[in-house]
Amino acid sequence: MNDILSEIAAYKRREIEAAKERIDPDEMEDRAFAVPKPRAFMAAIREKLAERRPALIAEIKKASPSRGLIREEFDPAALARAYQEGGATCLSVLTDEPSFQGRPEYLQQARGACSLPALRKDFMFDPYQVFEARTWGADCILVIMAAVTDHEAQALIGTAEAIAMDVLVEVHDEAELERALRLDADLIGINNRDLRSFRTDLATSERLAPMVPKDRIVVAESGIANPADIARLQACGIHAFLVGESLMRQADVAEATRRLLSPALVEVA
Ligand SMILES: O=P(O)(O)OC[C@@H](O)[C@@H](O)c1c[nH]c2ccccc12
Repeated sequence: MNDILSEIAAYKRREIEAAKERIDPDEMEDRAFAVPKPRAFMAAIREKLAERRPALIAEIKKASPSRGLIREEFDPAALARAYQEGGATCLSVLTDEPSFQGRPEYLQQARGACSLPALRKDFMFDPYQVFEARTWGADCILVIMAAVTDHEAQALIGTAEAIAMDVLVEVHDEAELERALRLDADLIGINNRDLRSFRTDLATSERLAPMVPKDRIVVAESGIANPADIARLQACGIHAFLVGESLMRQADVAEATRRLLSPALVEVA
């Protein structure tokens, strides 16, 4: 398997080992338990849905492997405030540097500038990263089923639970969804982008969403560009959305966020 995911997995494992040299795992765990309690990420989404409004997880992303540089003028604190002002429910902040030009500081700055709960958007393999994420202020982690074994996923989820963090479990096809549903995961992200080919198609969400039991929350991820996309996904029962690039490309992010969500207010079934 010689694709971007295995490349990322390889450098992540090196990053993790290097990080453990700087701060050992026991110390990192102690630090994670010492930070103030997380903000409720999934509960914020549930509340939004209970109000019959769409929940937006708004992403702060400077660059990506498929798109290159997405946004020149990049101030995570200002972007977080704009997202909150525009009506976002949660934030997602890239912390991976080699592929996404992310940084832990961006997560800290963004979360510090608003009152929204925040997801550490990164490739997680080791419980160490979960503790680390918490020390940076993250309230939720991402587990990408395409990247991890069931055993690794379970360990990440168990660690997050121990420190009261939420988990977004990401799937891209039927097999990954079946694995995810066997895990204790209430937040299921359906990534419309194939991380191997970078092809993005909202039909992925349409196909997989009906397979998710009603007690779980489905989040449609990637390739959502306008209110019509939101309406299309709502038509198959999806009311939570993770959006990055299309908002990051706007000069006025608050206004773009408002516009993306506005027609949806009346459409939620
Ligand atoms: O920028 P977009 O197309 O709106 O997509 C956001 C988000 O879904 C995407 O960044 C993403 C989804 N899963 C990931 C896993 C790793 C890194 C990035 C991602």
